Amino acid sequence: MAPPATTFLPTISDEKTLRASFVRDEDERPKVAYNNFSDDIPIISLAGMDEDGPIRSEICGKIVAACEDWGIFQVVDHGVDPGLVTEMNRLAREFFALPPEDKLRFDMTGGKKGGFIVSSHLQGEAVQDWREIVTYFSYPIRVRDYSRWPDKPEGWRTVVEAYSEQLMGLACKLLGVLSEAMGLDKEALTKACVDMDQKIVVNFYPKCPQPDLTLGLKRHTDPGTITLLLQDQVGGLQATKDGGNTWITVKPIEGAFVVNLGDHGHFLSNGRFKNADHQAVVNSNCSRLSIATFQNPAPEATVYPLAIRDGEKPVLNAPMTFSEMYRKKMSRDIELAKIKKLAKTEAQEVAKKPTEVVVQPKKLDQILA
Ligand SMILES: O=C1C[C@@H](c2ccc(O)c(O)c2)Oc2cc(O)cc(O)c21
Ligand SMILES: O=C(O)CCC(=O)C(=O)O
Ligand SMILES: [Fe+2]
Repeated sequence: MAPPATTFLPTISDEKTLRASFVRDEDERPKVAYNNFSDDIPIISLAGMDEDGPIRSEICGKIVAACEDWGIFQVVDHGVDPGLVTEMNRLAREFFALPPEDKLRFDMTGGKKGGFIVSSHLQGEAVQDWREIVTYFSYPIRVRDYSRWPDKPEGWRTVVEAYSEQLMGLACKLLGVLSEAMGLDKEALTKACVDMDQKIVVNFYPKCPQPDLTLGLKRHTDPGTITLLLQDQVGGLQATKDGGNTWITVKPIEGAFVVNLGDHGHFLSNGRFKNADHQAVVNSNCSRLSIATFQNPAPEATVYPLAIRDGEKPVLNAPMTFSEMYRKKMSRDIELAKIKKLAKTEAQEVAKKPTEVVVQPKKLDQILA
C-alpha cells in the first residue's frame, strides 16, 4: 500500500510511473521543455548602480521597463558575495540528501512556522507539486524562531543568516528604484511594508519519472512585494506575460538572481508593475534546486496603491491588510484548483460558471499545511 502523503518523499522513490496525486490536467501540463531556454527575460547588470549619475539612471530605466513589461528579470553584478551563494547552494543540496527521518524532524505539517514539507505549504491542494521544501522565516530578526530552523547540515545557520542579510539589502535597493519611478521617496515601498518580513523557501525538485504529466511548482504569482530567486544550471523556471498562453523557460545564469514582483508590489504600483505568473517544470534526467527569498510586508501593513496616475482607477476597491490579502489569495488558489478538479470529474456546469463561485477566505491555520 502507498505510504501516507505526508511521509512520502518522492526523492527516495524509484517508481517508474507518477502517482495519481501528482498528475495534472492536460491544460496545466508543461508546454515548453525545461531546457528550451529563452532570451526574452531582461538581464540587467547592476554594476555602477550605487553612485548617482548616468549609469545609475540607465540601470534604473532598465529595471522599471522590465517591471512594466514582464514583472520578471535577472540581475548580475548585484554585489551579493559569490562565496556565500556557493555555500547556500552546497548546504541546501546537503540538506535534501539527508535521510528522511532527519528532514522530518522539522516537519511543518500542521501550519508550523518554518521547516520541511513535501509538495506544498498549503493544505488540501487538489494536485501535489513534485517538490520538497525547507523554509526559514528570517526577518524580522526579533521574531526569528531558531527552533524551526533545521540544525543540519553543520554551518547552515551562519550561512543562512549572512545570506538573508545580503538579500534584504539587494531587495531594498531594487524597491528604492521602483519607489522613485513612482514619483515617491526612495524609501516609500519599504516603508509601506512597515517592518519587512523575509521568508526563504528552498525548493528541491527530484528527478521525475513522468515530467510531462506534472509540475514541480504549479502556476502562481508570489503574494509579497518582491522575490529574489537563485536557481541552479538545470533549468525549469517558466514565466508568461500573456496570462498563460505563451510560456518561456528562463535561461539559468551562474550567480544571477531572478527577480519577480509579487501581488503586493503589483497592487502598490496600481498595476503598473506586473506580478509575473510563473511555474517550475521538472525533468527525468536530474534533480533541480532553487532558493526563493520572499520579501513581504508585515502582516498588519496596509495594501493599497501608493500612487495612482492621472486617468487611472485604483486596482483595489478598498485597503486591506497584507494578512487578509494573503489568506484570501491562498484560499482562492486552493478552492479554484478543487473546483477545477470537481468540474473535470463530475459536472460540466460547474466548469461553465467558475466566476459565480464565491470563495470564503479561510483562517490561516486552515490554509497552511
Ligand atoms: O512555495 C511557495 C511558492 C509561492 C506560491 C504562491 C501561491 C500558491 O498557490 C502556491 O502554490 C505557491 O509563494 C509562496 C508563498 C509563501 O508564503 C510560502 C511558500 O512556500 C510559497
Ligand atoms: O523553482 C523555481 O524556479 C520557482 C520557485 C518559485 O516560484 C517560488 O518558490 O515561488
Ligand atoms: Fe514563485
